[in-house]
Amino acid sequence: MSVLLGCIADDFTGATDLASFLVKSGMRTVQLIGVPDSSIDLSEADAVVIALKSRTLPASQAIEESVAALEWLKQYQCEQYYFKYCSTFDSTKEGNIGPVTDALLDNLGEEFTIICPSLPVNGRTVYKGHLFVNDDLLHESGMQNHPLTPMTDANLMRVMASQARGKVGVVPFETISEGADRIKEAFTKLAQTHRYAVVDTLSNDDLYRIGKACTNLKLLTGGSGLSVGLAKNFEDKGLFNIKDNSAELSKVQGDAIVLSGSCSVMTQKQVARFKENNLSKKISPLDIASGAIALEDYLTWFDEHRDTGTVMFYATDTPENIKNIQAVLGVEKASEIVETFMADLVTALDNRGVTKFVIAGGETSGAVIKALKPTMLKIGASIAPGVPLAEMTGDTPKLVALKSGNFGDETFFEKALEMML
Ligand SMILES: Nc1ncnc2c1ncn2[C@@H]1O[C@H](COP(=O)(O)OP(=O)(O)O)[C@@H](O)[C@H]1O
Ligand SMILES: O=C(O)[C@@H](O)C(=O)COP(=O)(O)O
Repeated sequence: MSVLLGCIADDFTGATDLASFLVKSGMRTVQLIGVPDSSIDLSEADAVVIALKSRTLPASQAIEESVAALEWLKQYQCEQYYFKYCSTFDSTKEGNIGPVTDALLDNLGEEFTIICPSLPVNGRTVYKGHLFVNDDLLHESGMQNHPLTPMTDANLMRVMASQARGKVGVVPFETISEGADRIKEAFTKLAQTHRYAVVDTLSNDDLYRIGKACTNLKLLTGGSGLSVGLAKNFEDKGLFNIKDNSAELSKVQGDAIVLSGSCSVMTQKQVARFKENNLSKKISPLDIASGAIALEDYLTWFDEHRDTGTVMFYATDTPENIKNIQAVLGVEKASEIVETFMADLVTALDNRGVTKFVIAGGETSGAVIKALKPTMLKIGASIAPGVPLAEMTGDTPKLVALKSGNFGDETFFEKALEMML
């Protein structure tokens, strides 16, 4: 039997977010880090998620990597393919949501897909094509201050049209609430003149209706919420046996660390909260760039303090400070400095016997996990919606929690560490 859902995620937290929802929906899910060199046995899998770090790459490179992932997935003749991006539609001015969607459509010989970032359980909803984060429009939610992908427009038709090749329409809430048949009709009508349909979504019931209406679409695009609707559609068609598939993860001994490179509103609260009861060390891109501090200083500090409990390293800063740092170093350079430093730090900590990693931030997780070089992640129980406990498979099992910028509540770091015991 072929794989039902072949997924390409544009960052690492997004990939575990999606895998976590698929597993919770009862699908046996394999999560891969990058595109494997050869085929693997997926006969026991209902879904496969390939994690890329393509969200902020130049568009041409993001296209190349995403199409390579699709080509690899196509050997399993998946029922549907799924391009997973952020529930806050994080993208640079040039993309990559638009250009990658276009390239995937072309590759599959398709001419129409949906745009569905909604994740109601985490407060992301779409109404009249406008994206809300809890009570706020996207551009007033804090996402306007993202270091790499500031989102300054909540109108998804406009954002998508500015990046993509074709016309963008909307299937409004009134139609969505009338059920799958009416939504399907709306898709058929829109597809005559448009290439993408933003779908209004306020609840999981809407996602179920949308999932059913998408049954004939080969490519879907969205946040992790859409997976709930797609899984329900497969389940209703009797295509898989539903059961809780979250894996039993290994019991792992060894020290844990928290590492935060996210500067989101929620991560700032989580970092502040964790600092109240744990030792921490700040990572300053300006000091790294000037040579005022070096990796060795951090490792010495870690060696001196690892017995006090779990320590945290963080680059997390306020929007004002980030702007100042970027003004000196440049936007991309500042991120690159932080990400490279964190990747080196984690590699060194891994060599010092750290086996549990709680990481905040999508780009940050990508840099760090790439440095640790697992090929696969086993998805365990959910710590918070969209953030599972995961195990890096390999000679020595290690546990990770990859937290998307705004996910989890203020006590997330403590909760994740508790679940790693
Ligand atoms: N103090 C800082 N100055 C400049 N850039 C920073 C700083 N701290 C973090 N960054 C960068 O900001 C980006 C945050 O993105 P990411 O890790 O994806 O977080 P989120 O999940 O909140 O989107 C990363 O590239 C990170 O390296
Ligand atoms: O869809 C989401 O919100 C997440 O899965 C995600 O992609 C978040 O990205 P980061 O905030 O960059 O971690």
